[in-house]
Amino acid sequence: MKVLDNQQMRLLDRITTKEYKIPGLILMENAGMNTTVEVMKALNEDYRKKVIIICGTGNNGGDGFAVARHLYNKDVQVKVYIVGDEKSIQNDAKVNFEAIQAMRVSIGVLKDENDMIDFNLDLMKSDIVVDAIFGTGLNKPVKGIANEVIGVVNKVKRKIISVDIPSGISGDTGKVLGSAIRATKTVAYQLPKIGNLTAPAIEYNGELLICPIGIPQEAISKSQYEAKLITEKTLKDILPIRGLNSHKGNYGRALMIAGSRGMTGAAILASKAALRSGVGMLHLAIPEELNDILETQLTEVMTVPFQVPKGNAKEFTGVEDIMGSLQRSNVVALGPGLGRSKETEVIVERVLREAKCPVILDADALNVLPKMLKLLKKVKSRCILTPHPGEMAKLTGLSIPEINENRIKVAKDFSRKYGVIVVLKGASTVITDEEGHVYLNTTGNPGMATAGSGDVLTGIITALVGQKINLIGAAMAGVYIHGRSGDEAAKITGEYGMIASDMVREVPRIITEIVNKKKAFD
Ligand SMILES: NC(=O)C1=CN([C@@H]2O[C@H](COP(=O)(O)OP(=O)(O)OC[C@H]3O[C@@H](n4cnc5c(N)ncnc54)[C@H](O)[C@@H]3O)[C@@H](O)[C@H]2O)[C@H](O)CC1
Ligand SMILES: [K+]
Repeated sequence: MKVLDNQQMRLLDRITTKEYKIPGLILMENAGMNTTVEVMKALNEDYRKKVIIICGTGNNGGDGFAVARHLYNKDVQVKVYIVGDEKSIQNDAKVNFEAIQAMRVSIGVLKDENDMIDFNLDLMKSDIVVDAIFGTGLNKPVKGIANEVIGVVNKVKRKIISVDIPSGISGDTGKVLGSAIRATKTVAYQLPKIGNLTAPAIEYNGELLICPIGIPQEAISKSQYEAKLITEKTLKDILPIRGLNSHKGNYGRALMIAGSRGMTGAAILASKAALRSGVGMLHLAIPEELNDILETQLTEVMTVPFQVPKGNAKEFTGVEDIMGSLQRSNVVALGPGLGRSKETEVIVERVLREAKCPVILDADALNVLPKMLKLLKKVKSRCILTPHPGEMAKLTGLSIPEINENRIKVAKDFSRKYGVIVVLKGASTVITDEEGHVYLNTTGNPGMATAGSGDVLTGIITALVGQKINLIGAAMAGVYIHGRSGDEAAKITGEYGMIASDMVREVPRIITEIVNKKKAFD
């Protein structure tokens, strides 16, 4: 599914009316009808409940007027409040405004402080608020009476249904422009906007619904877009169905370079996640001293123990063992729990220079990478980096807030500059490829901010690349499966109690479910 910015949405809107001769009023009517359905669900057949619809003076407000008309027709107790000067209501919005005036729907205006008294009283008596103040037309910080209204609405804690985008959120960036409505549910029209899906907006949407409003599929397929959403359907096109006469060699020989004293858990989690994601053979390169621990913990993994120089021995001969195994692998992942020692730097540098297979860099490999960024462009195959914002800060020299404010741009710029795939983790993970294509994940929850969660992701992606899934597909599917495993785990343990091992346990079922649905369709 495509994700657009405000401009692209407006262009699509215009093409629909100009080229496909579908009047905007029809789109607005469909938007109004879809939103009315959601309000009726929230009313739950209780007609004693009261609905307040707060409308701006643009087409977002126009949608709100259409909702008011439909609710009024269904004998719902509805009151409309207009934020701004009603004389500036025009075109499609004006058609709907005049219709509710003619039907004598109760309408109040919110121009200044005095109007807030009645509004507050009505708000206290209301059960549901429809937020139709601003949509993709918001282009500057909210101030004045609109700011007041948003503050008051957020305070009274009613069920709030936002039209297209929570008012105050920028459709282009997801940033809060002054203040923003914290919705219970957001009904976005036809396609999600960037601002519906990137932080901090995802804190304001509540449940996000994407509802068609009648824009022709052909127009959508031709429209420019900023990003693509990773959905279960995306994975159906990525995950292969296994042939009956296959053997483990078909499913890859992966090398995982992970773990160090006190951080064996990362190596175990990454390895288990890779095995549970279907890799054929997994070799785990670990310092020799840890070999026994890991041999007992990981039955199906073949270890590659390497000597770490002791005392003042400068020669790190053990790296040759790793490189030997690397030459026989079709994917290598390094970083989880590896530590930030001199040896880690040597390993990362040698892998970047000598690997012929795809390279996945995570955790401590990313921590030493700033010293050798120029090597990224010399890698013979392709690279996937899986930084969280803190690691991305070290790689870019930006601060964490700067990164979180511009997640898509930061990831895209880095991907283009160094010719790598970036998986920028965090709420709504962003994936970018070497050409600057952008993919946004739709799964996951805050419970996944738990130790080892990143190691699990690395394991999943490694396994998918090992199974010869193309790298961007492996990154997308890995991120989606990882998030879904977190969602499934949270259903059992809750977001507080879940641990990374719970996520690993969920992976096989999620993959099977998606592949079985694919089989059913094929
Ligand atoms: N195909 C579609 O996407 C359809 C979308 N619809 C709805 O239309 C809105 C976009 O409407 P638009 O008239 O462009 O702007 P808004 O209603 O979002 O904004 C109203 C108006 O407010 C002004 N404005 C901007 N920033 C501020 C501010 N900080 N303070 C005060 N006023 C501000 C600006 O001039 C805007 O014109 C879209 O979201 C959908 O809800 C159609 O209904 C159906 C087709
Ligand atoms: K809105």
